[in-house]
Amino acid sequence: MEITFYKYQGTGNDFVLADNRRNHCSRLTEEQIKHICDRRFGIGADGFMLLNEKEGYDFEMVYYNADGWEGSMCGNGGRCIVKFANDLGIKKNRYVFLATDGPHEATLEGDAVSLKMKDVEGIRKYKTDSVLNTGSPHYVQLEPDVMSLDVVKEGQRIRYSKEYTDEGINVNFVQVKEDGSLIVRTYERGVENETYSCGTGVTAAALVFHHNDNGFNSIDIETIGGKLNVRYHRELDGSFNNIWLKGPALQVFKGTINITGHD
Ligand SMILES: N[C@H](CCC[C@H](N)C(=O)O)C(=O)O
Repeated sequence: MEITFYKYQGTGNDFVLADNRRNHCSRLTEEQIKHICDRRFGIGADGFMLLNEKEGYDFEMVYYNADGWEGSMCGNGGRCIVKFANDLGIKKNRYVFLATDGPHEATLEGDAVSLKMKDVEGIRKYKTDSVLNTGSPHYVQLEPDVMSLDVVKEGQRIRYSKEYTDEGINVNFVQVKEDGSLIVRTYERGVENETYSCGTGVTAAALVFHHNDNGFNSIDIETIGGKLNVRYHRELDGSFNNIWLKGPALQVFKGTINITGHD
């Protein structure tokens, strides 16, 4: 079967997307999605997404990691699918879509997408590191010189440690700059490699390294693939709400692929 696909990237986190409003891609198998995401034998991407029709929402986002498994929430993917919806002619001032972790709002200004993330109840401290769920599970570790770190080696050490080996975890290494902005590098489960940027990971890092204990925070973040901003409200009890992830999302190309073994 031949399907039309679209390739998008958000700060270098790249995705293959399909317009599944007529349900023609609903039966893609794990193997087929893994093949689509393969950089040598397929199109190549960190993840695959379906845009589905959903009553009561502008659309539904279904996200798969590059290994073909349905992942949890993807922040950069969420930004890309909003741009995709707009490019498909779904024009809104304010988008409301459904993802695996619940409803999300989003707005679009040019190529910049602001995506509202789910509220976060709190951060679990693990020695000097932090663990939290921003739609996906994240481990956050402070690093004095993040650019010289072997992210794959150190990321795998944590991701395959006894505690996380079964469920997996995304691992973020964070350098705090003098002006309070962050540099974040992420090892992603499901891709099992470093990606150029991870939206839920950058969000997790921004919550951990907040400037204000009580009230509004706005944190700029550099990733390998570009710049993002996270703004939010922190309550004195350590919970976070009104979390918005902002950054560019762009269509790279459109094409067709022949999916074998799919009727
Ligand atoms: N790249 C994604 C995260 C994908 C999460 C995935 N790796 C998982 O934990 O299932 C992001 O921008 O938020």
